[in-house]
Amino acid sequence: MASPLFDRLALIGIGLIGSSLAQAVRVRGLAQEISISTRSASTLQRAEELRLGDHYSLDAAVAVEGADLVILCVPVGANEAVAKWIAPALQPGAILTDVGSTKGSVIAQVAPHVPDGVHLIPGHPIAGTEQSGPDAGFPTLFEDRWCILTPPEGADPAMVQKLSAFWRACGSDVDVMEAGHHDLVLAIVSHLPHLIAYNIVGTADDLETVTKSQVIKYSASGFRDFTRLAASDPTMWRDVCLNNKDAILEMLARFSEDLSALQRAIRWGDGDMLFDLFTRTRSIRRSIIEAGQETDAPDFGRTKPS
Ligand SMILES: NC(=O)c1ccc[n+]([C@@H]2O[C@H](COP(=O)([O-])OP(=O)(O)OC[C@H]3O[C@@H](n4cnc5c(N)ncnc54)[C@H](O)[C@@H]3O)[C@@H](O)[C@H]2O)c1
Ligand SMILES: O=C(O)C(=O)C[C@]1(C(=O)O)C=C[C@@H](O)C=C1
Repeated sequence: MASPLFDRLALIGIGLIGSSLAQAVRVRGLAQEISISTRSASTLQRAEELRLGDHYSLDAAVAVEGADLVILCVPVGANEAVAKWIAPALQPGAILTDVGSTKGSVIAQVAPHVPDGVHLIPGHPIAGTEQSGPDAGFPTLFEDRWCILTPPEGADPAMVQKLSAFWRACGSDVDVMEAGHHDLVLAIVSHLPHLIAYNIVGTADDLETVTKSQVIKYSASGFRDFTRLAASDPTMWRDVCLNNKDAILEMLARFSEDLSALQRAIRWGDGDMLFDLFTRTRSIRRSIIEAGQETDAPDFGRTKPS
């Protein structure tokens, strides 16, 4: 077991990501104590039943008292309100970070409330599932996954190193990049795929000629992979769309143009165009597998071990 990197970790929000972090930190001994706060009493009680922490409070300001690492694990739309709430109770010298799927929004909404002497270093583990809530968490979620840190200009490099060491100790590889760049990259590799999944499953559901029973019956195909993503948490994804609006709209525009080109190729019987595209995309999947980033499994998700 590693020696504790932090004395007291405060987790605000204890769903899939907060719960997985609590368990990873516990298993690996990365903090002396864990303090947990979340919005609803029933979720907090469940966290206590699962023994995810040492201290529990419905008051986020109480939970962050004395913490040298504070991690916001709430939907990105809740970050600003939480930051305002905890700001007066943050300990000087503490690292304040988050796990949100959008990063420019965190700097815009959280940074103005962070007191002098507290180090804001936003983060994003590229690891998750379509499940939510404390029961969905598991300690190996972050292993062999990337975690991206987006320190604002002027961030203390020693604190960035310390947070990187924390994520590495959780089993992740760490990359540091500018928040705007993160948001563009994630818009295409994560946000757009989720929107496509929500859209295709919604369209299938709307089709009057295809009954729901047929959708279920024949979904042991590519459609099933879309249904997994489309089962992801509605609050989380609403907030992602609203907080990465520009990058998502940019990627949707590019996507729609390329889809129109595909539509045109089908209409005009341009088999060469279709074949060339499908060949190019097949090689991308193969290079991801060769790089060891994915097994040849039917979906890209990581499931909680049973
Ligand atoms: N689910 C994923 O695959 C995934 C992966 C990486 C990052 N993320 C990011 O992690 C964050 C948490 O996602 P999750 O999947 O753990 O969600 P979740 O729904 O499982 O958990 C969210 C938690 O936040 C709490 N919460 C909500 N609003 C709150 C508020 N105003 N104050 C205090 N607590 C509040 C909820 O009670 C719950 O405990 C999000 O920002 C999301 O973008 C999610
Ligand atoms: O595998 C999944 O279920 C996920 O959606 C995880 C996923 C992703 O798109 O890769 C989703 C959102 C996060 O911000 C990070 C990871």
